Amino acid sequence: MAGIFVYSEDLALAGQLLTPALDLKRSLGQPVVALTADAASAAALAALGPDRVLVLEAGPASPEALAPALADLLQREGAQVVLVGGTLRGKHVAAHLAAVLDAGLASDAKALAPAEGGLGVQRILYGGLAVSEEVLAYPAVVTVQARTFLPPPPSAAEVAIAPQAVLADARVQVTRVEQAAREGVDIAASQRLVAVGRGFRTREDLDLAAGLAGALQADLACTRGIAEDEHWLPIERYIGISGQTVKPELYVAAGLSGQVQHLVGCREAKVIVAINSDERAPIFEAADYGIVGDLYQVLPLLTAALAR
Ligand SMILES: Cc1cc2nc3c(=O)[nH]c(=O)nc-3n(C[C@H](O)[C@H](O)[C@H](O)COP(=O)(O)OP(=O)(O)OC[C@H]3O[C@@H](n4cnc5c(N)ncnc54)[C@H](O)[C@@H]3O)c2cc1C
Repeated sequence: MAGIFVYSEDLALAGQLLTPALDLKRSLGQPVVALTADAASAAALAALGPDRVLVLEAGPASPEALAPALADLLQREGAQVVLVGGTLRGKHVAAHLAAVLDAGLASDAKALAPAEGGLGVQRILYGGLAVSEEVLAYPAVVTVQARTFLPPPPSAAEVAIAPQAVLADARVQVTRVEQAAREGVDIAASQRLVAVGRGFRTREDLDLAAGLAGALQADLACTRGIAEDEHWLPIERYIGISGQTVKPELYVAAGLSGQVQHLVGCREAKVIVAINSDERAPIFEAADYGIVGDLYQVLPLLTAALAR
């Protein structure tokens, strides 16, 4: 018994985890097993090519309450690699699994491959300033953030979906689930973003950025200060180490300095365009195109040019 197991309470992320899992299967020759606590997601996961899908039947349990049962199951199955979606809850679960399995844990992996002595993992450190290469002895537990990998292409292979009775930790009970109120746009899914920073002097001035976003068919995003301190944009619009991670085709950064805590959330944008009046602003180091200038002049000109 052995296997490469993937688990996330987020269905999209669980699908993405199957990409490195299937890669590892090719080199380790072990089956890939997707775990889900949501019977409705099982078919979607099965269509992405794992060897098995196990539906954890534990009633309405939180991921954290499932962790002990999950650890028990993985131990019985002889899991060699456990990939867990790197959400906040996923990281709680991963830490628990690693402790029970007496396994090494690497968080926020960007790349995985078998190495001498175990599983080689590359991960980003210090908000993106360094890449760490580590080797975890098997069994290894690894968390992977959303959108690090694309999901694998659909597979037509017949996949066994089996129920798996597990006992959730009875000390934690889900009594009610309520969707967090969101204001509509999921910037993590946006292909074009115009991000604003403290270079804007008033809330009303954000109209300049909204105008450019309209011309580009982009959504508005921001730095932490704009959302948390000024409250000019909702909290879910801020990008960075403590905010959202985005991977759009185009990221226009206007009046933001590009400190590492911000950049870590947007550095994987395909094209970054920076507009800043300070030619030494760090955002220019990350940018593909830079305009050194006053945003109050540059944004209306850009918007007008795009509207032509
Ligand atoms: C633990 C920790 C976590 C953090 N997490 C995050 C995070 O997740 N996300 C995040 O964004 N930040 C985060 N921060 C804050 C981060 O360090 C920076 O302070 C923040 O990103 C800077 O925001 P800003 O670029 O809007 O402002 P500033 O750094 O003040 O930059 C404003 C920029 O606007 C330019 N500017 C001014 N006027 C104009 C003009 N008229 N035209 C053009 N340009 C102009 C200036 O030259 C300057 O570069 C975190 C900090 C800490 C300590």
